[in-house]
Amino acid sequence: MDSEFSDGEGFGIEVILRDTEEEKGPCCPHGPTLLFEKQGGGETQGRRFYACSACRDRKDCSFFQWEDEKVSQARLLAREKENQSKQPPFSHQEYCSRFQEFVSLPLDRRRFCQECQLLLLPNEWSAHATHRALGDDITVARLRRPSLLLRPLENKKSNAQYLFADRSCHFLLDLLAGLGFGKLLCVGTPRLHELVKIRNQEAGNKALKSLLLDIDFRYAQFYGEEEFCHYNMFNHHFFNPERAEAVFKAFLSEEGPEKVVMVTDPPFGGLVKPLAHSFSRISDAWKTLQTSESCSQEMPMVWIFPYFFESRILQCLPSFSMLDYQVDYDNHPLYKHGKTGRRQSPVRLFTNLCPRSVVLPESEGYRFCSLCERFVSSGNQHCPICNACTSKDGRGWRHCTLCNKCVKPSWLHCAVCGHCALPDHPCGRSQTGCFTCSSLKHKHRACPHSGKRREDRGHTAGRRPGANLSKHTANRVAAKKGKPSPHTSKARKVT
Ligand SMILES: C[S@@+](CC[C@H](N)C(=O)[O-])C[C@H]1O[C@@H](n2cnc3c(N)ncnc32)[C@H](O)[C@@H]1O
Ligand SMILES: [Zn+2]
Ligand SMILES: [Zn+2]
Ligand SMILES: [Zn+2]
Ligand SMILES: [Zn+2]
Ligand SMILES: [Zn+2]
Ligand SMILES: [Zn+2]
Repeated sequence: MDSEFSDGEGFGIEVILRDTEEEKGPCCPHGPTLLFEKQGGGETQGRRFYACSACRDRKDCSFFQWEDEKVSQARLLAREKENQSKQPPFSHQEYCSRFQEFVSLPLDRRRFCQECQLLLLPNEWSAHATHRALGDDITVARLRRPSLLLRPLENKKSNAQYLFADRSCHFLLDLLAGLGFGKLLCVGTPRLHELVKIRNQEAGNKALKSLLLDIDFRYAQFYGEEEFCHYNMFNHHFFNPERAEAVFKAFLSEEGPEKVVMVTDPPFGGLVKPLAHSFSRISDAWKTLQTSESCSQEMPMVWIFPYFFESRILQCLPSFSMLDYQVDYDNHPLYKHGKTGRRQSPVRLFTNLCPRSVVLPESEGYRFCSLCERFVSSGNQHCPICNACTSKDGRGWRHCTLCNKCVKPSWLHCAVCGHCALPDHPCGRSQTGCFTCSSLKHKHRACPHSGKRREDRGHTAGRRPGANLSKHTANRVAAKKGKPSPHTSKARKVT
């Protein structure tokens, strides 16, 4: 196992996942916290602590507790109060009745407060008098596109809300409908969810059902309880468990003719291991609801994430494979087509669907490789030595016989480092050895001087032999007083 991220001081932080109710961490406003363990050297080596599952920045959620810390009754009460105060201002039911009232108003009585991101009822106008508001033209058509009305969340560290370009949305919907799925479990894909409904109204399309699970509760204003659940995908937590879990289970059960597929597009800074763990729990819930013949299978899933997470995702979910399709976003400065964006998005589909069945559009330059039995980017050449179409970024990669693998076209083999790298790489420095004893002969995991070996702890997902774990994981800001805190993921420079 490799650490999921580092603390900015070169020490790794491992997430320790546990399943049972009793082992659930204490709660922050985002549900049960996750247990982390500091690896490597230093005073706090091996010490475990609880921190927020969803927020990468202490500014967004400051929860911190050592695993063995005694918490006073007064602090528990204060924490409970704080958690309550961070919940949405209205219950989902209240949001629904507000929506009914809102749509019954004439157009000139409809307002949306841009500062509070709230559909306003006339008796609330005065309280928002100094706020910027949209008015007069909040038509039914606009209410059907909440992702255009709401301001995308812009928290760079935890939750930048990058919305699919129409092209990618339509590709996904056509693909999944074409594969015979009738129900979409949209986990963190609000735009896909809204386009399902719009697509259903267009003539000739078979109606799809969709359930959105997202931490962004602003969407509760627009969708009924059967269509949206306030949910945290890093700890598989429903904020309103009694109601939402029933909705979730009813959606997953396939008693009707419709087959269900999950589509998720988590924030890119998110930790892979807890995400994979939540998706496995979704799949387990699906399995328990299936009839006998399908119960040995996994729930069909599509996880949208940058390609450089490939080894980490496949390590957690070995039945998945990465496909070449490049997902585009409307509001991402880099990952969109057009004048300002780079043409090549690094975001891909990871799926347990049969790769052969995922037909990628020829009009966008994809072709079928009969040796790999999957669709690949036109620039992705089949390497006879690797016996695979090896490019990850769509450019033609070349085989290096010394590294015995294909590498990016811009890389050259460096004799000093002993592997291929960019011509201006920090030469020699990639040989970071063990940070416990500084030896270059082994990594800290295998350090004979470290009392604690960690292979036997934490999540049980096995590492695939030879999996090449990327070190792109996140850097963390070292916390005050030696307290480690959850990481912040840095945007990876793509070369
Ligand atoms: C990168 S955006 C993906 C949006 C998607 N491309 C679309 O167009 O529908 C990430 C989404 O995940 C949601 N999200 C972020 N953190 C989450 C969490 N902890 N649990 C559930 N959803 C979360 C965000 O609100 C956002 O909708
Ligand atoms: Zn939190
Ligand atoms: Zn307001
Ligand atoms: Zn091939
Ligand atoms: Zn090769
Ligand atoms: Zn090489
Ligand atoms: Zn070098």
